[in-house]
Amino acid sequence: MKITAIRFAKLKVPLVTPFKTALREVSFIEDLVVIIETDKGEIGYGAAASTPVITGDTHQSILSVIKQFIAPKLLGMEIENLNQICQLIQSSVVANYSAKAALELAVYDLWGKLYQAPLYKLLGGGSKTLRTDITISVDNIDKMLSDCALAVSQGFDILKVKIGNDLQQDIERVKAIYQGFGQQTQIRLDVNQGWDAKQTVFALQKLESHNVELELVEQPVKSDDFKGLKYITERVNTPIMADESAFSPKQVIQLLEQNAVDIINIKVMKTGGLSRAIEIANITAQYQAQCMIGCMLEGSIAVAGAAHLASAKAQQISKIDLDGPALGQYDPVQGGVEFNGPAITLSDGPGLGIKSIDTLQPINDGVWPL
Ligand SMILES: C[C@H](N)C(=O)N[C@@H](CCC(=O)O)C(=O)O
Ligand SMILES: [Mg+2]
Repeated sequence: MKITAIRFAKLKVPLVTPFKTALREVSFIEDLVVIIETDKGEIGYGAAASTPVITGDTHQSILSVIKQFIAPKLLGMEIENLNQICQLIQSSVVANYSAKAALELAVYDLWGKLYQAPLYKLLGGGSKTLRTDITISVDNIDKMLSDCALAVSQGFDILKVKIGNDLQQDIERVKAIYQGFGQQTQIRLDVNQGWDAKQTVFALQKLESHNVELELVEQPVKSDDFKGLKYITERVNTPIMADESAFSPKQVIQLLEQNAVDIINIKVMKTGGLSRAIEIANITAQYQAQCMIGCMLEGSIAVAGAAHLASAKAQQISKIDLDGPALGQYDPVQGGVEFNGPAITLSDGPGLGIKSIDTLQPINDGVWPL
C-alpha cells in the first residue's frame, strides 16, 4: 500500500464552555485534518491542533511545513515500512511537532488498515475502555464550582483544575474546590507555567497545611525551568508532573535523571506523533516513573491515536487526560473512538476505526501534490 497524495481540511467544533488556562482562552476546538491517500484506495486520517503558546505551531505553519518539507519525502512510501516512514517524518525538519503528529497519526491509521486490525491491538493489545478526567477552566470561584458540579453530575471522578493566573486567588480556588468536591473526586492541578518555584512551594505547603490532598500538580513553572521543578519536587509531598517541559525523549531523560519531577505528561502534539510517544513511555518505565497521556484542546481524530496508545501501554500510562472531545458540543467523527463523558471506548475497526467525518471544510489548494 503506497502513499499517493495528501489532502488537508479544517474541522471546527464549538466548546460547551470557553477553555481558559493561564496561557490562553479559546471557544472552539480547531483541528487541521490530514488525509493520506494510497494506491489501494484506503485513506488514513490524522489531525493537529494549533497551540502556538505551547508548541509554537499554527495551522498555517503545520500546512506549509508538511507541503514544503515532509510530504515530498513520503510520496511512494510503502505503509508496511512504518518505522522508516516515521524516521523520515521526524528527520525532515526540526521541531514542528504538531505537523509530524498529524502525519504519523494518518500513517499509523493506514498501518492498521493494511493489517486489518485496530491500532491498540497492533501496538500490543489492551483494554477497549478507558476513563478520562475533565478540565475545569480557570475562572471566578463560583463559575469553577458550578463547572465542577456539572462534571460530577456527568460522572467524572477526576477533575483537572486549571489555575496559575493569580497566586492568592489560585489558593482560594483550590481550597473551595477541594471543600466542595474533594470527597467525591480526585483533584489534579494544572498551573500551565503560571507560578515560579518559590510561589509553588509556598502555595503547595499552604494547601498541604489545610489538609488539601492533591493527586498531582502539573507544570507549575516555565517550561525551561528544570531547576525550579527540582527545587519544588524536593520540598513538597504533592507529586509534580512535567508537561510543557517534556517534549522530547531527551528532555524526559534529563528530567528523570535530575529527579526534577515525579510524573511525565505525554502528548502526541509535543512528541511529534506516536513513535516518540512510545519511546517516552518506554523511557519512563526504565526510571519507574509514572506517566499521563494528555492532549491539547483537540478533537477526536488526534485523541483517538492517544487513546489507542494509552490502551496498549497501560502498564506505563497510569493517568489519562484525553478530554478534548468531551469539551466540544458534539463529535463530528463517526466510527472512531467514542467519547462519552468520562468513558472512552475504542473501536475494533482497523487503524483508528474512523468511518466518516461531518463538517470537514476542505482547504483551498489543500492537496499535495497539486
Ligand atoms: C485539554 C487538556 N485537558 C489540557 O488541559 N491540555 C493542555 C492545554 C492545551 C491547550 O491549551 O490546548 C495542558 O496544558 O495540559
Ligand atoms: Mg498541562
